[in-house]
Amino acid sequence: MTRPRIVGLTGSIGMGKSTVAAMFERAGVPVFDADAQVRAMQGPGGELVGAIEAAFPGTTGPEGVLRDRLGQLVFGDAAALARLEAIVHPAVARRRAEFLIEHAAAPLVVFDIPLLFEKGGHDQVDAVVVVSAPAEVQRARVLARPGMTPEKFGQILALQVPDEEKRERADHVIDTGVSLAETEAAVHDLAARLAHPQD
Ligand SMILES: CC(C)(COP(=O)(O)OP(=O)(O)OC[C@H]1O[C@@H](n2cnc3c(N)ncnc32)[C@H](O)[C@@H]1O)[C@@H](O)C(=O)NCCC(=O)NCCS
Ligand SMILES: Nc1ncnc2c1ncn2[C@@H]1O[C@H](COP(=O)(O)OP(=O)(O)OP(=O)(O)O)[C@@H](O)[C@H]1O
Repeated sequence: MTRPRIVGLTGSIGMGKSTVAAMFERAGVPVFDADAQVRAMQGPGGELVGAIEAAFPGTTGPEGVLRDRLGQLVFGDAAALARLEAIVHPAVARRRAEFLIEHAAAPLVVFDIPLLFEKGGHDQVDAVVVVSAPAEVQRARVLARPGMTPEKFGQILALQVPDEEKRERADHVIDTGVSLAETEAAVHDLAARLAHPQD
């Protein structure tokens, strides 16, 4: 049975993963967005809300999971984060399998997975693409986000495989420290090459 070539797209916080994923979509490549799936399942009426409320009382409401509040509980507490991941990750894996069935005829698909290296998913893809920009560009982007603090940024960075290591382990690096147009051109070029690896 044939299946699409699977590209794992990853990168540290604020490196431009979501932006680059949208560029792959514009290049005609179906993208599985793990984070969007998590948000949907944590949203109003989402399938994970009950389990999260049971494990972390007071972190949900009518609008679903209160992500800021939950983040405050888990980002500085490894055991709590592991409990949350045990609830969330199996549900993401199920949705990813469904996505692959839906797009079985495509030559290429992208899995946008923030924690590809951290959780070992790089073994399950055919090629890894890492988005990367200089550390000062990353920091400025992240600290400009509402609700972000230097402390939270530091906690999240400490949980992630360092950018330098990600770059070394990547099959392809997409530079997002340049203009959006330059990054988009690089993504289109890479998508074409990955869809036809023999050319
Ligand atoms: C704790 C939650 C509710 C906080 O949400 P919030 O909107 O405040 O932050 P956001 O999701 O944008 O994450 C901020 C940064 O932390 C990173 N991050 C998120 N979860 C994790 C994790 N389990 N380990 C390491 N880094 C993480 C993200 O990749 C991102 O770079 C949310 O991150 C969550 O449910 N995490 C657990 C599920 C998960 O692992 N998601 C990421 C991959 S699908
Ligand atoms: N060349 C570029 N490529 C990608 N993003 C760029 C570029 N230049 C500027 N940006 C900006 O940088 C920001 C990157 O944010 P984005 O949400 O894509 O990052 P992310 O890696 O998905 O973040 P997180 O891991 O925190 O979810 C966007 O506001 C985007 O417009």
